[in-house]
Amino acid sequence: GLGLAKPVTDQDILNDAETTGDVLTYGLGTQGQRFSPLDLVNKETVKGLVPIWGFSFGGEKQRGQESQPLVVDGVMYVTGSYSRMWAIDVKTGKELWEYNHRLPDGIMPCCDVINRGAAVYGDKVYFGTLDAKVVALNRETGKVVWSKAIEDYKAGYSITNAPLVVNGMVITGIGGGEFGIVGKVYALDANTGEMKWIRPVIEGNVGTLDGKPSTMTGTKNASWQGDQWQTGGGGTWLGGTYDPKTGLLYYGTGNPSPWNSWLRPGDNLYSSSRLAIDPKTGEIKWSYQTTPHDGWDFDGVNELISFPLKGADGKTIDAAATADRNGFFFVLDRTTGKFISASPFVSRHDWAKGYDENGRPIYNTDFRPGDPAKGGGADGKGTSVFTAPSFLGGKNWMPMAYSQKTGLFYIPSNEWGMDIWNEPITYKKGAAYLGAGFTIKPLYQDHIGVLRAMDPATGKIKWEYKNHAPLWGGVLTTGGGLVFTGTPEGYLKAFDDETGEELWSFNTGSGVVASPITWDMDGEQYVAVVSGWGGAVPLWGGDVADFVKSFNQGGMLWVFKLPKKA
Ligand SMILES: O=C(O)c1cc(C(=O)O)c2c(n1)C(=O)C(=O)c1cc(C(=O)O)[nH]c1-2
Ligand SMILES: [Ca+2]
Repeated sequence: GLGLAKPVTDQDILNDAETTGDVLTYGLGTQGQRFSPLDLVNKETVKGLVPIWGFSFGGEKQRGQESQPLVVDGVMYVTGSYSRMWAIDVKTGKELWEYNHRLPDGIMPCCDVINRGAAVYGDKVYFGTLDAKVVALNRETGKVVWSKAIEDYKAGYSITNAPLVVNGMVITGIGGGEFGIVGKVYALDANTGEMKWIRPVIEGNVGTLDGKPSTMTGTKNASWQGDQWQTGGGGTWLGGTYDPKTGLLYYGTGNPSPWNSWLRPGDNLYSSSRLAIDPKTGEIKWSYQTTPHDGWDFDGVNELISFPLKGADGKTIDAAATADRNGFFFVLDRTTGKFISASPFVSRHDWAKGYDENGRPIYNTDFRPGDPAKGGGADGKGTSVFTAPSFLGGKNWMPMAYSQKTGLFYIPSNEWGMDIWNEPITYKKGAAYLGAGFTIKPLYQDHIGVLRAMDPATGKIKWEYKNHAPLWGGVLTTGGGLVFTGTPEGYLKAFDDETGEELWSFNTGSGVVASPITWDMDGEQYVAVVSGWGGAVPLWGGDVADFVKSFNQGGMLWVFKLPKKA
């Protein structure tokens, strides 16, 4: 054993972005910047980076591995496909324990059996499972301390996001937007698993606080017809970030259900939005909808990252940025939610010309599928349109990074379009609730993925790196001037943060669709990433799925460092 695990405190979690010896949070800090000040591995030295050990997730469960590991006191906690978790000694790669969650037959994750990572607090480590449970394990033994089913997986609910711990509460989102669920954010007591509050994110649904009904911001179901708010979607499936300065949680919300927009007139609040939530009560403090009345599955859960925006007058604004599935990069005032700017980060955004000064999209109505005026729509005849980005988005779940060194955001983006048409559909518990058909197609022959450096002050792209396959992994940036990300072709790569020049790469043997981390220990800097091809692309990718079907599956954790000087 390791002896008594040192308890992780609320303050440790809030300091995570500055303390380089541990990685206590998903996002390397609750603000989600994915920036480490470490600079031992830098533009000069990175070419010497070598693997020091690997760890296999084993067995036949070699499916999409999207997990970001945590490192606490020399122990790594890493989750894997099929709701598994391991504790590993970081020095040696030796397994300390494995937790293998017993999953029922009927789970319904839309987009592979993935998990994005864990959270730590006190002597426990937490994660969400594909059967919609939050599980607390003892950090030292891997034994279950508490386990709580927060929703009914038979209705399509599942958890793929990494939880967040704030003020002694485990906070999580939920998925199921393809099954007509109602997205919610949940806060559980970290010690006992008791539910503190539940915040549904679809107007009309009443939340709870300490087990009693609590108020909902906004008019009851004003932006929905009839009782559609009861099956309105808005999965919070990517989880959220927390900013200690404003004291607010930031959650993205996913697609409204069903996808067929003609079946649900109105803005459909708060689907495809960003929400600021009070962690004490679960109350929504502000909202901003990136795609009102979404008709393309522009499932805007994308992470909202807090950062200081330098204004033209030299003043700094407490801002936050998000790169949406719909192809636009948004900067908001993170105290009020006020819209500051929207800039395209992909080459095509057919559905909207841009945004007006109030932050509403200026639609290109020709690109909304199923227009009844053209013979489509709710009657199910359907008119097909070709439009870009595709429903898998200008950017999907994979988190971008913000560099405190360059002031740039590094966005893993994709260039693809889709044929999309509408079909009739009625809600049935536990059945897909789309009302749309689609085929994704690449826009260019030589690349789909593009890693882009975005200047949040100007909305301009500073550099880009093109990759043949779609990019599907998270990004990490460092004080050493590096930007790390993975590719489905199997590489973990490091780029120059100012020029985009590729400085280092290593082939892990399977696609890298996870988020890399870095930390230091005994004066040395470590880098780690999980490898294992999967996620939504091979399942939903249409013509692109054909192109990537030769990629090998896997389930392997890699750890790198510079060789010790003799
Ligand atoms: O609406 C939802 O609840 C929901 C959940 C998830 C998920 O939990 O992974 C994805 C999606 N939608 C989705 O639309 C999507 O493209 C997607 C990709 C992935 C992935 O991990 O590769 N998950 C999800
Ligand atoms: Ca979705």
